[in-house]
Amino acid sequence: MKPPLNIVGAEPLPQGALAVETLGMTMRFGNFTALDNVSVKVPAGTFHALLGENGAGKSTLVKCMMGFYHATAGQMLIGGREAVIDDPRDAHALGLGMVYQHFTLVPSLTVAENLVISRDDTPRIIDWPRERKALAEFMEYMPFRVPLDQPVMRLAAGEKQKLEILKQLYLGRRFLILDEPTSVLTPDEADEVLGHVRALCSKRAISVMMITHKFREVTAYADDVSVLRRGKLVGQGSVRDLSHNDMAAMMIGTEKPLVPTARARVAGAEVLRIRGMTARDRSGLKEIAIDDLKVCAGEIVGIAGISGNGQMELMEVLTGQRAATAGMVEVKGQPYHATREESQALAVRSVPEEPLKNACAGRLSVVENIAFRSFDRSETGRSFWLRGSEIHKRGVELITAFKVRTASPEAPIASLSGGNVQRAVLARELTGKVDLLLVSNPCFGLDFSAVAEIRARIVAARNAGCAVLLMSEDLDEVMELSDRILVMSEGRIAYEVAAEQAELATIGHHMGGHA
Ligand SMILES: Nc1ncnc2c1ncn2[C@@H]1O[C@H](COP(=O)(O)OP(=O)(O)OP(=O)(O)O)[C@@H](O)[C@H]1O
Repeated sequence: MKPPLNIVGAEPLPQGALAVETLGMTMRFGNFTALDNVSVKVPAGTFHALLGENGAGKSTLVKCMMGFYHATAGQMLIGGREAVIDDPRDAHALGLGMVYQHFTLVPSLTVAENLVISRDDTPRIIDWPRERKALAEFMEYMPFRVPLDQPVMRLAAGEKQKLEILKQLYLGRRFLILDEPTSVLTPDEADEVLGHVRALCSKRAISVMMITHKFREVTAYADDVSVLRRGKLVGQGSVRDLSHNDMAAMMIGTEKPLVPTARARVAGAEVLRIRGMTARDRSGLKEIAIDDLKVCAGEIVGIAGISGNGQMELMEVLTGQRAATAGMVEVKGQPYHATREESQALAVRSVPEEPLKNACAGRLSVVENIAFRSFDRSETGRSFWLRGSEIHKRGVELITAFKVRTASPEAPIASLSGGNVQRAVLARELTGKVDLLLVSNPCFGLDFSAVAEIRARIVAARNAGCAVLLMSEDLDEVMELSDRILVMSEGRIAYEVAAEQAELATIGHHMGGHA
């Protein structure tokens, strides 16, 4: 029988922040070792950062800690005592909680409703006056507030992430795992949220382990850092003693960092033209309207905008996932509706957001997914079905060239880490003749060396004469890569500027609709 509360020893755990430690944590998937004898200690009230390249094993470690995976070997100590965590409910009962990069809230419900329904013991009939009184008292003790009566869909991203953290505190969690918690936040929002988390650690209300790819956040908020590479712990220490270069060196080992690709001057003919195009937005109530947009060969046009201003819908129209209600789209002077035949004939490629969902068949293998564009054509351009061995050979070459980390070329693509799915899709989309490349948030969730590599590949495609339409919520990325910058606000192109004249503050104003 399990000991009470899955913890060895009869004494209750101490109040406030929990000390959590993994000892020799190992996780094997078949013959592949995703995590190899990893020991990490997070003392009570400290903020620990977990760094590592895509596929290094960060998510696997935290999934073992939270009971989503049963580790092949290793132990967990909570409050210095051995803990048995068979599933996430055990982890929750012991005070461990997790906050993800994407929100887990119900958008149509209010803040108060979201909090109350998140409890395991929510009664069927809720006594709202009682719950509201309890919530108001809970909020009194919180270092930051979120308005209880506001529907979640009206909250800005930063407020939603604050609510995710409040929810964990409301549920009594005292050790929080934050998995890239600032990916969808602006830098200001990220600072506000992490500032609050830091303060909660300093008050010994919680301890934190945060997965991140952002060195700046590690230096500004964490006490200690652990670095994983290929499933092994390769570095550990106090953040005070480590520079960004030290951390980068631990992450990539002996691999040489990439030198950014120089930008060649390549003026070219018009490749993409959109005129008078309208489409419904995701809610179906409003519409997006693009009066006139063109992208020429050898040019990167970056579209900046706060998420939810129609960029995603524009991308969906261009990739055939959403119907336009009026207007026209032309590629190289020909009408374009994004059918497979048209995209092949006109050499149009795309890398959508959330590639596992939107650009992959999760249960098919990595090589099969890489072959999607080309399984029915040979290198000579003649149209016949390729032999399995040829598909395999090409797939393996691309896996190596794009450094896709996978247990095997035959592993289902859904088993890859997020960053490696992105690399595999880029390997497919950037191979062969590409005249128009449509990319959406191409570096979301990627580690720093992958970001440099992917950006270099996009610039190289541009230098080779490809027209690139880049949509990104990362303004730094838009500024770094684009030749021309457009801002989308409320479904329209609100501003256009050549990269040489672009000013961050002006672009920011237009993004916020304050022009
Ligand atoms: N369920 C699974 N089956 C097989 N292999 C898996 C499974 N889950 C993870 N892996 C493999 O384990 C390795 C580590 O993956 P993990 O998701 O832990 O990486 P990560 O460090 O979180 O990467 P990222 O920064 O890209 O999210 C990867 O090579 C991945 O392919």
